[in-house]
Amino acid sequence: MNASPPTSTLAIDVRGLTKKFGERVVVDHVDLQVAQGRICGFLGPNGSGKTTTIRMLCGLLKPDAGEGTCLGLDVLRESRAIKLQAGYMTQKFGLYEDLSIRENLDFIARLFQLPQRHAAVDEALERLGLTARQQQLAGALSGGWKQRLALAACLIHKPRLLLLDEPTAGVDPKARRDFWDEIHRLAQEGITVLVSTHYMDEAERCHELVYIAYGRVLARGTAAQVIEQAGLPPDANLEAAFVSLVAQAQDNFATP
Ligand SMILES: Nc1ncnc2c1ncn2[C@@H]1O[C@H](COP(=O)(O)OP(=O)(O)OP(=O)(O)O)[C@@H](O)[C@H]1O
Repeated sequence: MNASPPTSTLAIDVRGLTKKFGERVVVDHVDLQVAQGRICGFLGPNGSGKTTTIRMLCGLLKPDAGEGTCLGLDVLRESRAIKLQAGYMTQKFGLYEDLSIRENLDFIARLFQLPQRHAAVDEALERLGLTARQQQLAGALSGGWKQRLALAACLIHKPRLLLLDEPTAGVDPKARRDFWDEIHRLAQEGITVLVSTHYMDEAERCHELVYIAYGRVLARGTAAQVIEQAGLPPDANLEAAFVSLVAQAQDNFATP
C-alpha cells in the first residue's frame, strides 16, 4: 500500500487570529494559509495590523483568539519551537551598530547555540555577498547593506519560514531588486516567505497576496484575483485595486 500523502504542506495555517490592545481590536479574525515554498505578500495601509499579525505568527505575541499552526507547530502552545524555526526580520534595524558584520552574525549564532558557529557565519556572509565586508561596522553601512546583514542574521539558523516586515523600506531600487532575487532563490529551496510591503512592484513579485485593513482581510489570491475582488476590470493594476479596497473598507469598518 502507498504511504498516505502529507495532510498538509501549509507552512502557515491560522484561522480567526485576533489581537486587542486595550479595547481596540487591531487584528480581527484573520485567516491565513501559505503553502510551503510560496512567497506571500502582506499588504495594507499603515496601522492595518500587519506587524501585529506577523508577531503572532512567529510566537512573539500571544493571540487573544484564533488557532492554527506555523510549520506544523501550534501558534498558542509551541511558540518557542516556532521561534527556533522561523526567521523574523523586523521593520527597524535590530543589530548592533558598534559591532562588525561578522561580530553581529557570530552573536546571533551564539544566541541560537549553533554547533558549527564559524561555518554558519561564513555561509551566511557568503550567501548575502558580505564576506569582503565582514570587518566593517554595521553602523557604517548604507541602508542596502544593512538590510542584507539583517537578512543574513535571519537566515543563520536555517529557518524554514521567513517573516519579513517591510524589509526594503527606504532601500534603493537596485538593492531592492537584489533582495527580491534572493527571496526567490530562498523560495526555490523550499523556504516559505511572508513579506509585508508598501511597494507595488514588490507585490507583483509575490506568488500570492493578502490585503488587510482595519485588521481584517479584504482580499487574497494572485494579483489578478485581488483585482477582481476589488471589483475592477482585469486590466486594472494593483495600486488601483488597493485604493478601491481601502475605500470600501473605510465605508464598512471605519469608526467615526
Ligand atoms: N503594543 C501595542 N500597544 C498598543 N497599540 C499597538 C501596539 N502595537 C501596535 N499597536 C497599534 O495597533 C495598530 C496596528 O499596528 P501594526 O504595527 O500591526 O500595523 P501595520 O499594518 O504593521 O502598520 P505599518 O504599515 O505602519 O507598519 C496600530 O494602530 C498600532 O498603533
